[in-house]
Amino acid sequence: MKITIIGAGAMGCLFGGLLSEQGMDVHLLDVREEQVVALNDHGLTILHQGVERIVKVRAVTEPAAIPRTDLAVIFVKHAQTEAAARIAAHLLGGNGYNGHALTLQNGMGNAEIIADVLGEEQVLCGTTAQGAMVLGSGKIQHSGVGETVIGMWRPGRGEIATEVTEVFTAAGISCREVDDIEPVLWKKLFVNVGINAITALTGLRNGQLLDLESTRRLMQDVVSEALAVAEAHSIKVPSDILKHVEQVAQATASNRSSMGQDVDDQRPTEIDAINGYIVRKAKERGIAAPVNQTLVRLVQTVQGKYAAS
Ligand SMILES: NC(=O)C1=CN([C@@H]2O[C@H](COP(=O)(O)OP(=O)(O)OC[C@H]3O[C@@H](n4cnc5c(N)ncnc54)[C@H](OP(=O)(O)O)[C@@H]3O)[C@@H](O)[C@H]2O)C=CC1
Ligand SMILES: CC(C)(CO)C(=O)C(=O)O
Repeated sequence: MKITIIGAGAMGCLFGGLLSEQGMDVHLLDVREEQVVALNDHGLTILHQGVERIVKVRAVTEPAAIPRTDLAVIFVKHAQTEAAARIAAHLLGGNGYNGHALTLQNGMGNAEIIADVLGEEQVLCGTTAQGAMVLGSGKIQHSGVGETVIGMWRPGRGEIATEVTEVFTAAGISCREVDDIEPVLWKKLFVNVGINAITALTGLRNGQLLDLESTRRLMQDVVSEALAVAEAHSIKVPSDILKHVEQVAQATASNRSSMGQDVDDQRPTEIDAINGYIVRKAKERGIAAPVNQTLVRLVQTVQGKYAAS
């Protein structure tokens, strides 16, 4: 299987590096010239549990430099999903769209955006509990190991999902395939809804949210609102979803959430695809989601402040 990873940042490098390490046919594509040059000249350095190793990878800035691809794995941030999907369309076979695209991005709406460009049948999506951080050009920290769950965007089995599961597993990326991916996406959404914006606004690490009564209550409020919205849309939600969100905060206690890192580095966040999604889904059912709405406005204000400076 010929694989192209679109977005060679933290996660793209992690997946691309692990797959390349096992001799798989992988290209990394990124808009950052210095990243691509560093990856080609010095390889990808992966720091994991205090040990560094270097993996030989192939990286490009130009899609035209990549021959046809069978699987495009999209690992850009939400705001760049449409641009990445257009690149995927070109790489996957022009007008024939024979190949498939997989999104493991956080937030909701990415699969829809990709499906609008490629067609529903060509899209796989899922979640990953793997974690990574960029340490510099050509260098990442593998900061979390966990399960990746994938499925076809249009419910049902697809040979391609089984194939991708096998390829990932062979590269040491623990992966499971499901028939109905929607509840899996929502379960991850609850985690990001409960943790990301609050850490971004307070400067706290994930685990510190559990130390204060005020942030515990905020998590509870924001997750309860999201639960009401999910139920109004007949989404299957695991019982005790709040406990799950708290467990993830505990398991990733020393992490700064991805939105926290975005705010720290003055980059656009994925707030619209996370708490913003809950607000939009609430409106569709005439439900109020005031805590999520307030978090969205506050994060947008912080973003607006640094975008203007
Ligand atoms: N990091 C983590 O631990 C986890 C992240 N995720 C999710 O994975 C996704 C990717 O996150 P992460 O890897 O951290 O993000 P990064 O910002 O580290 O990487 C994204 C990379 O894609 C590049 N890029 C932007 N637009 C394009 C484009 N059109 N074509 C090619 N490359 C492009 C970016 O460049 P530039 O910066 O110049 O835009 C950047 O180098 C997000 O949705 C995130 O929420 C999910 C689980 C864990
Ligand atoms: C699981 C969690 C909260 C880990 O930090 C994450 O997905 C993120 O930061 O976006």
